Amino acid sequence: MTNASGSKTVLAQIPSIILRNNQGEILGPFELTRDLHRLGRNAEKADLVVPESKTWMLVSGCQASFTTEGNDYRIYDGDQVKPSSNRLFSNNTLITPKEGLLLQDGMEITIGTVTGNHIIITYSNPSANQTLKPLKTTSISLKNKSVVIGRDTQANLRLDAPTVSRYHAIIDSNNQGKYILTDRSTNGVFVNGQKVTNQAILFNGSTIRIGPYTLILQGDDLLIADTGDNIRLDAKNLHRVVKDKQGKNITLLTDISLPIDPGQFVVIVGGSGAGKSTLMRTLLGLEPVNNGIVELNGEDLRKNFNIYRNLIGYVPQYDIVHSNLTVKEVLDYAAKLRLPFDINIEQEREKVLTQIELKERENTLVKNLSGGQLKRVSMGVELLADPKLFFLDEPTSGLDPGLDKKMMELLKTLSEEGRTIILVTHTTLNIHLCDRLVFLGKGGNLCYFGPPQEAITFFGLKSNNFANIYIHLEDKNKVEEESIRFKDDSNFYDKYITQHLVQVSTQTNQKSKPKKVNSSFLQQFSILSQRYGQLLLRDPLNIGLTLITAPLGIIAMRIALSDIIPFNLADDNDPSFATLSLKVLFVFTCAAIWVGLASSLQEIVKESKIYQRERLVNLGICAYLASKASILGILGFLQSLLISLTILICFKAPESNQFTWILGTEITLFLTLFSTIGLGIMVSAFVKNITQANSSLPLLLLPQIIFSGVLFKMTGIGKLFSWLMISRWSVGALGSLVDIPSMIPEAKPISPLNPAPVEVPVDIPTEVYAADSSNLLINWGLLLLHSFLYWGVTYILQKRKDIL
Ligand SMILES: Nc1ncnc2c1ncn2[C@@H]1O[C@H](COP(=O)(O)OP(=O)(O)OP(=O)(O)O)[C@@H](O)[C@H]1O
Repeated sequence: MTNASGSKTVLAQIPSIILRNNQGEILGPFELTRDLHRLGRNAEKADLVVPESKTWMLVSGCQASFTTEGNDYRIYDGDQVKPSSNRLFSNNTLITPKEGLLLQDGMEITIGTVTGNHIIITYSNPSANQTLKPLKTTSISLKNKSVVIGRDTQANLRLDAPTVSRYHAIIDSNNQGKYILTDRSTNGVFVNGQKVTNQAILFNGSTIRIGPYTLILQGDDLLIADTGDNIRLDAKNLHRVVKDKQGKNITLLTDISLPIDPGQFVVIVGGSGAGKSTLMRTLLGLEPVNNGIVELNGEDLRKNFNIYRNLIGYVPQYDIVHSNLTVKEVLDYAAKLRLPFDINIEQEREKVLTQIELKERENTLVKNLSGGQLKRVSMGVELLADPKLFFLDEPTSGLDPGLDKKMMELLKTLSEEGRTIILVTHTTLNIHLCDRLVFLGKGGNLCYFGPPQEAITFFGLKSNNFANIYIHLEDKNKVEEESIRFKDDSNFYDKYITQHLVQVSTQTNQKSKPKKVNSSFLQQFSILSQRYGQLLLRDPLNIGLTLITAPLGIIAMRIALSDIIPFNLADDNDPSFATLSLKVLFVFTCAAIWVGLASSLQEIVKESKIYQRERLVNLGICAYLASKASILGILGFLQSLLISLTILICFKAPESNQFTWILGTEITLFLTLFSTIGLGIMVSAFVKNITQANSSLPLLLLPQIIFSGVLFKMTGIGKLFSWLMISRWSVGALGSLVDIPSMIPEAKPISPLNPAPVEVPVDIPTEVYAADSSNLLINWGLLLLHSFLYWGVTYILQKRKDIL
């Protein structure tokens, strides 16, 4: 960040500071002439005195101390002993009362971390040799013009980040002189912590979040207050206890506090089951806690997750990419889903491919990559959005020592570029590369936090082998002992945690949790459908088998029936003919149900991890399910078409009307398949893994057979159950089309001696198969209703999986 107005206050060769608050009010310049100066509101404690007015309340009695160092000054928090209430930060990195920070000409120091509620101290030293390079544009006047904010080079205020749209937002003034912001973006705008729905009125001091940037309206000027490059994370007293199946308490995290400065590379290590992943997911805001809070730049992460969603990258333990796509396709689809639609995909992809060093493998299918390369693809997907905070759970597991080193070096480079990196790992070979090491013991006990080199000293180990710490902390009692020893050791706990942990006293005036930005349904639907279609086509054998299974079954039935011709009654008195025809129709229905379920049962569960990650970013449930419905619907249509064609070839049409029959059969089979696909998708959303999905197949098929009403006459509760079956309505429609009732022999006298008509006993409910159009439409309508219900329940099941 740079000087407020972009210009420097020109003074004689004397260092000075000016203060600027959120309303754009300026205090100073205060000249720095003595060896020691103190800045504050209390005239007894400070010589650079800030007025006791409301707009300067963030400043403490003694806010900062300045001491000479060479030609410049060093700034310290508070009075160099006691920290100030709202602390001092340089690019969100805490300035402590003891170490302080050497100031440079043009440097900006912030009082308070809550973005949009802070005061900026700008230091000037005209005699300095080194001057910080100011940003090209830091503010823009909104007076009498329409201001376009975006990534485009033509935008009036250019914000360069992949998550910012070319023309992200426009600010105009209305006839009452108020500034109105109109959102035109893919990833949304937040004003004062609230998502903008189309338009928002801006007031003096309003904060606007666009991608990683924070802008503040000060009078008629719009100022870039934060470029978002520096995110600090403060975890305070995280404590989590859950109950096991027997109702016994298990402590997952024991009162953990961690201050993580922007750009730090933090590695979490510890024995298996120590709680590393739990801690990481808690720091990410994904896991709740019984006590404690995680703050990003002083804001509650869980409350403000929707603002930070796009700034956080997360590579979980499991892979989050489709194995049947090439590296290039994976990155392209991820970019299309996560970045604004007007982004240059090719450019972003190339940038990431270079970062993850996979350019030469871009056309390789993910399933053909090595373990290390696969992990790098997952990282690449996350790097597309240029995350400022990057979490990785065991990306080096299973890699050889060389690859582990390369991966750690890559992460180190990413952190040096300003990203805050938090990594869980088991491999201790290269942890000397990190800035902070977290050692967790069983029960989520924090046994160490500090520079990796000092861990050996803390644990009193003779060799430099970090693996010895694992052995040292094998025993649960030892873990508790060491955790207490660490808390009591001022050389470590106080130095690396207490002194750096930010406890700001200011609160934002945010009223409620910001809402999630919803991405365009049509855009996501088309990207997801394209990706899903491509994935299905990558396995042509599977598609082929899916398409021919039912026709082959029908051909087999034709062979089994030999010269029997169903649907066309030859002998008026044959009592078994209607039953036989119904059985044939039942096989058509069963074939459709079988292939419908087989095509859909795995379709959600098999990619549930990818779904979870994409949902955390911006995936819409409706777009996701619609893409499934459309592609599986097309597959279902092709299946029904092939089944109908096979029926047409293998079976003689009923005499009534051949065209109506085959068209009706096609419609019935398609509706049967589509509702079965809905049922399969619903179960796929419900089960936890592919094995469970496969095991549910018989469970789903058996009731369809038993309650279809074909094998057994449905009465009482059985009849009610049959209404819940797709098979009942499918056979009902097919039976209506071939006119089953007409195949039941009419009641006739048995002999001339006995003229009273006698019914031939055929156990078929004629009303179910009545050959009239209203019955047919009811059956079709109910098949559609089944589809709607299944897709509706699937939506609810998916929604229930939402973490935040
Ligand atoms: N929600 C939960 N309910 C009950 N137990 C849980 C829950 N979450 C985690 N655990 C248990 O807490 C312990 C810590 O789990 P976690 O996955 O965080 O450990 P870890 O250190 O990452 O292990 P590993 O290195 O083996 O991946 C494990 O014993 C796990 O089974």
